Formats: sequence, structure tokens, C-alpha cells
Amino acid sequence: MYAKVIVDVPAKQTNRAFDYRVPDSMKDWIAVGSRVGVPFGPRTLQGFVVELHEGSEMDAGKIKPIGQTLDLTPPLTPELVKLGRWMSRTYMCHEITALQAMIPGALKAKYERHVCAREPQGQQHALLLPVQQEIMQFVRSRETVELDSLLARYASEGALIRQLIVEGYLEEIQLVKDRMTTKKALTVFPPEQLEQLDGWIEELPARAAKQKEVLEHFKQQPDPIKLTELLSELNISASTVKGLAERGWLRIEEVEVQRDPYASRSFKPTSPLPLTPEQQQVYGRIRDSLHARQRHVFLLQGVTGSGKTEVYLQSIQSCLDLGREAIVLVPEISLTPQMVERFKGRFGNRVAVLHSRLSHGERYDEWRKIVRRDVQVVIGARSAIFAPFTNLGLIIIDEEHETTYKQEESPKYHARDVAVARARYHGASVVLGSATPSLESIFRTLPQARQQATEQRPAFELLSMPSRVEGRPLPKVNIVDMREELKNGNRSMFSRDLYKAIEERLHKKEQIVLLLNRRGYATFVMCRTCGYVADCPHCDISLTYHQSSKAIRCHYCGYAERELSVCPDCGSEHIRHFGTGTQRVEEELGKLFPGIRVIRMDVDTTTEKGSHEKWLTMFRNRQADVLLGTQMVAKGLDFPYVTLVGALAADSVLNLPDFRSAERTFQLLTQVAGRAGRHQLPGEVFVQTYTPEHYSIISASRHDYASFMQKEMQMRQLHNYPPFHRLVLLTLSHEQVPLLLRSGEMLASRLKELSQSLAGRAEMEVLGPVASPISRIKDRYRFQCMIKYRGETDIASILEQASTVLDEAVKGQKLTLSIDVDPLLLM
Ligand SMILES: Nc1ncnc2c1ncn2[C@@H]1O[C@H](COP(=O)(O)OP(=O)(O)OP(=O)(O)O)[C@@H](O)[C@H]1O
Ligand SMILES: [Zn+2]
Ligand SMILES: [Zn+2]
Repeated sequence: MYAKVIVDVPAKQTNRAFDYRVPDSMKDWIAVGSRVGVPFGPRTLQGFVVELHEGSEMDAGKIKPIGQTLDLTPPLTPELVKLGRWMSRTYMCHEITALQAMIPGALKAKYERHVCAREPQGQQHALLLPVQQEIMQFVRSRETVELDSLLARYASEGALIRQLIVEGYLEEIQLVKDRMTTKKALTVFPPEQLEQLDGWIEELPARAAKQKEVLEHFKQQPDPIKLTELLSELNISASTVKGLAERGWLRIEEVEVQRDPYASRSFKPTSPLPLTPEQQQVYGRIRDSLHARQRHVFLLQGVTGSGKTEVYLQSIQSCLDLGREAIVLVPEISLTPQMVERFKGRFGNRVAVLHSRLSHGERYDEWRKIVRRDVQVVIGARSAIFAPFTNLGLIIIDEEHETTYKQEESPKYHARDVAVARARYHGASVVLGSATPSLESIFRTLPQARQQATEQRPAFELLSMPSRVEGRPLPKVNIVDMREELKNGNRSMFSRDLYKAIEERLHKKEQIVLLLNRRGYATFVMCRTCGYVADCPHCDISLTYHQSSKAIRCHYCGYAERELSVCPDCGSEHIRHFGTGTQRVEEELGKLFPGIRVIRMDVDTTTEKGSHEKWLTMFRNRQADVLLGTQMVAKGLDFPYVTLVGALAADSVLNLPDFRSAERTFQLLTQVAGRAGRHQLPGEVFVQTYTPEHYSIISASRHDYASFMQKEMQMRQLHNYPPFHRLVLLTLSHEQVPLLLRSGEMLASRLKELSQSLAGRAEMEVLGPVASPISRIKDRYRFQCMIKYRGETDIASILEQASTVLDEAVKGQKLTLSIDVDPLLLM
């Protein structure tokens, strides 16, 4: 038998499968998705088996054998291996990079292979042969056994051992060296024959009362117990237990314990709520699709507080009832205890939780629950989309418009696209939920996009929930024109209206959420008198200020102007580049409202593990009046006493040099406004802005997604932006500008040539090269080209051809080309 293996060297020359022979002794162990060690030149490399064949085209004598198998159960499924190939083609990354992104970090480290005994669950199992029973007994007596030593001991029984693993009698564990991926604890075991306990209790002298107590404990509770637990339960010292172990009456051994980050918390079980008519209708569609095994993508547009989560929960329940599995993605930022509680409360220990604040070991243990089929539901951030389920029925992406679903380093995938690809394979349903769907997603529900739908990019079905549960009203949103405030001599960050509203809430002991968004590095130029913002005449985005050159520039096309000292519209001198910090707001709050209790949540105050949760718990317990922060205070929080929301500088996103800035502004304002008045107390919102006439701000204040969407679609179409055109961003970097410029021009002209050869209705436009918005990182300069295209374009092969030309021209020059397909950040 022969295997095709992708090796762990992310380089162009090794971005293909290499042939290896599967030694007879490994035949039973190797499958598509197995991790193996293979000889590669003088080294041994880790790799993944992507295909198995009876024969090989290559000369049999020349094919080297696989050196070792690294896992007993392959960490990847055949489906994920296929997905890796699709990702490599779709996102222009190395196949190995895609595959590595699917497995937990712990598997990338050093390892030691062990097995331990467990009770097989579920279906009928084959009767064990005597030799297998002997093996099981041996393993049980040890808790864990290193696989190599087991195979050495039962040298001729490899296939039978493998059968024990497949049937679930043995479980493989990776004991990763150095990093200690499995955690061990000293555990006390009772004797095999429990009847002996009585005799021994008799035998002990009266003064050994404590030791008698220990034996009594095992008479009542014959299960193994952690030493520390036993000591604290009986209030005894370790020497008491050790004495018993020395007599051979008890056994103390190191045993692996599973780290469960949620073990210390108990979750209050919840049962399904009776659905509102809107929820019922949406749920009915999803359930029908699950039953019909349709590969359907739903876009669930439900206003904030419409009860989307309850729909997710009940849909998952019907998926589980069909014996299938579910993945739920939430943005990292909203993976709060509150969210986890809702899922654990409904599905208990059938849920695994994956997010980046877990340690390597905790992540690995959660992942193993999936591999072992101990859980059927995974809730997690972006990378949980790769959960190795084999019978997926439902994938839910909450807040589907969030940018965190796009990975910014290679593989630069979007979890939404990966979800659709996995669902296609499994015949699963996808539910994308949001109060403010991305333009890309809503576009795919429109008749126009339905016509262009393909297998790869299917049309979406729109489901909507336009009202909040129990008829609660959406909060009233007031737009405050900050230009007026300035005219009236108010130079504070707080308008008079917002000031009064805060005062009132403090008096009534209600709570306040204040949002100050500051993203990106760019500062924009704005007139504080009339609200004028300097825009690029060619690109419809704002220009950014560059201190070093005292110029304002466009990051897309390179257009530049001298720094402005007076406003070109109104002549005012109050024109400057903008940026304020949460810290300053906190100080000002303290001055204006002495004694006010403020929780500040931003990157500075949330780096520590668990700090995010700590702040939110404090706020929930009403130990603070104000929750002040960046966009992390806008998402998914559900606090009954929040009746006031203030957005301090609503324009700060609007003026980022990004064609999506209006969309981001609308989304953010809608989300943060949605935090107010979600329960009995009605809510009120103040949006402070210098551009009160902007459609994104007006639509958000009216909770009017439809009119925003229409206007924004027009803008996008006018400028050939997504969702009408698709984008590819190519970034070149090198230490020397002249070489960079030359290669940038070569790349652009090759791309332009290729675009001319396009047939039919396909269109492609190449912009650049221009300096990247972040023009130097770590002493390397950066230039970028952008492709805008539409129609049936084989973009992968165009990119492939262009980059090959570039590679040959600059051989050995350490130039890097990074390709971002459907980019979200244009930096
Ligand atoms: N059928 C129902 N009956 C009563 N209460 C409900 C029902 N469905 C949901 N709720 C409650 O309504 C509140 C809002 O629901 P939920 O948080 O799911 O809204 P959401 O649509 O996810 O909002 P957001 O987009 O702001 O996160 C919650 O407190 C939830 O418990
Ligand atoms: Zn002006
Ligand atoms: Zn421009």
C-alpha cells in the first residue's frame, strides 16, 4: 500500500503530496488524515496522509517507507483533508498550513503515545478474544501504557490492539513532552477484593483510627479518588494514606485528569421556552431543512433582543434528536460566561467549549471530547469551525457580520465560507444570525444573486424576526450634533443631553454603557466646526494624516494632498486629525460626576486571563454605574438594568480609510443601542456625532436596516466594491524600496495582461502598486496591488501564474508576496 503525504514545510516547492510506502506493520494504523513521521532528505518530518493507494506510478524501489505513525486515531477526517485542499486553492495558501490550522496546538509539539482503558459506549461491540482480554487487563492495571511498550510486549497482536482502539476499549492519549499536555494527579485506589477491607480494619490497632477511617471510606465509596480530595474530605494527612499504601492495602498512582475549564461551575439546567410566533416560524424552517437533510444556508436577521439564541438552542436540539452534531460559532469577544452558560445550561456535558483564552492543554482536552464522540455540540470562536465531527447536521454562526470570523494570517480563511463548504459535504444546514447582516450575506438573499448562485457560492434564504420578545420596544435613539455643542461653547466630550441623562441614571441607580470606538492606527482629518472630512476624489474613502510627511493620503490609490490648516468648506481653523482614548473619558467622568463607579474595558484592561469575565460579572452585580469601552461593550451583553447607552464618537469608524466604514458604523451603533432596555426598564440611546446627516447614522437611529442596506448597495455598486465585485489584496514586502517597486510593477503588469485574456462577461481591474497603509513593518517596506473582479474568473489560476512569474524574476531576493482573497482589512 502507498500513501500520499503532505509534509510540514510551508513552501512552494513542497506544496504537493509526496509518495511513501506503507510498511505492512502499519497497514492497520494508517488512514486518510493520519499524522505520520516520514524521511525527507536527511530529516524526518511530520506530515499528513491525504490519499492511500494500492499501487504507485513511481518506481517501487525508490519509494521510501513511512517512518512512524503519530496518532492511533487520525486527528483529521477524510472530509477535513478534502477541505484542506479546497482551502489551499480558495485562499492561495499551502495545503499544510490549512491542515495545521485544523488541529490543536498541542499536537504540533513533541509527543509520547499512550493508551488507557475505557468503557466502550453505545452500540454493540464484538466479543473480545482471550488475548485481547489479557491486553485490557494489563492496561487497566496501569491506567496508562506507552503504546510502544504495549506493542513490544504483544509484538504479534498489532491488529488486535488496533481493533480495541476502534471499538472504544482503549483510548489513545498524547502525552506531550515538555508542554505536559495531559495533567496528572495522585489518585488512591482501593484493593481489588473489597471484602478484604473488613479484615484489615479489624487488624489495625485502635490508635490508628484515622487509617481505619480511610478504609471505611472505601467500603462506602469504592471508587478511586484524588489524594487531595481524600485528604480534605477526611481531614487527614498524607502519611496516613501512605502508611496504608506501604502495607499494600491501597494503591497510589499518578493518573491523568481531564482539565475542564468549566468544572468548578455548575450550570443551572434550562428547558426550552415556548417560542413567540416569529421564533416559531423561523425555527420551523430550520427544523424542516434538518429533517430533509437539505444543504441550506439561512440568513437569520433578527433585531437585538429578538431571541435568536433561543432559536439556535431549539434548532440544535432537533439536530441532536436526529443523531447529528452541531457547531456554534460566536465572536471571540462575546464568548462570555453568559453565552457559555446558555449552552451548557441546555445541553450540559454534551457541549465542548473552544476559545483562545484556554491553555494549550485545556484546548486539547476539549478537542479530544469531540474526537471521542463524548460531545455533540461545540461552541467556540473562529477555529472551532474545524471541529472533527463526522456527522454534522447544523452550523450556526452568531453575529455573522463580525470581522473576527476572518483570519488575518495564513490561512486567511473566512469561517462563513468554510461553514458553507463543510455543510455541502455533510448535507448540513447553516444558520447565519445577525441583527445587521453583512452586505455580502444579505446580497446572496437577493433575486439578482440567486441567479448567479453556484454550487460553491449558493444563494441564502432570508429568515427574519423584526420584533423583540414580549413586545418590548426598541430603545429611542437620539442623534446629538456635536458641532452645535461646540458652537454653544461646550468643549467637553459629553453633550449636554448625554450629561443630563447620565445624571438621571445615577440618581435612579440604573446602569449606563458608554462606547468609544477607536480602531486601526489611522487618524482622519476633520473640521470640528462643520464636520467636513477630507476624502479621496477617486475612491470615496477618507484620507489619512501622515505626521512624518505632513500630508494626507489615500491608501487605495495613492492620491495625496498637503496637510490642511483651514477647512476648505467653511474656512474654520478648527480642523485637525482625530483620536481620543477611553482613559481620557474615564478621567473626565470622574471630574464631572464625583464618586461615579466606572469599569473601563479596552485592550489595556482585558489582557489578563479571565479579566473580561471579571469586569462583566462586576457590572452584572451592579458594582459599577458605567461600563465604558471599545467595541467589546457593544456585543451580545444582556443586562436588565442598562437603560442608557451613549456612543461618544460615532464618526471614529466612519472615517477610517475603508470602504466598509459606513457598514461598520451602522453595525456598531445598532449593536450598542441594542444593549439598552432589553428587559422591563425601557432604554434610551445618545449618539454623538459631527456628521449627523450621514445615512449610516440616521438609519441606525431609526433601527432601519433596509434603508441603510439599499443606500450602501448603491455606493458599493458605483465604486465596484463587494458584494458586486470581489477583491484580492496582494501585498509585497522587502527591505529595499527600489526592488519592491520594480516587483510591484512587474506583478501589476502581469496581472493586467492576464485580465485582458479573460473571456465572456468576466471583468477584472488591477489597482496599484501603491504603498500599503502600514508602509513598513519590522523594517520591511510594503506595497500592495488590489484586484477587483466579477463573473466567472478562475482567479486562482491567474494568481498562480502571476506569482510564478514574480518568483522567477526575483529568485533568492527574499521578497514576500502575501495574498488575501476577499480581504476585510486593507492594511
Ligand atoms: N420565547 C421567549 N419567551 C420569553 N423570553 C424569551 C424568549 N426568547 C428569548 N427570550 C429572552 O429574551 C432576551 C433576548 O434574547 P436573546 O439574547 O436571545 O436575543 P438576541 O436576538 O440574541 O439579541 P442580540 O442580537 O442583542 O444578542 C433574553 O433575555 C431571552 O432569555
Ligand atoms: Zn469646516
Ligand atoms: Zn484614492
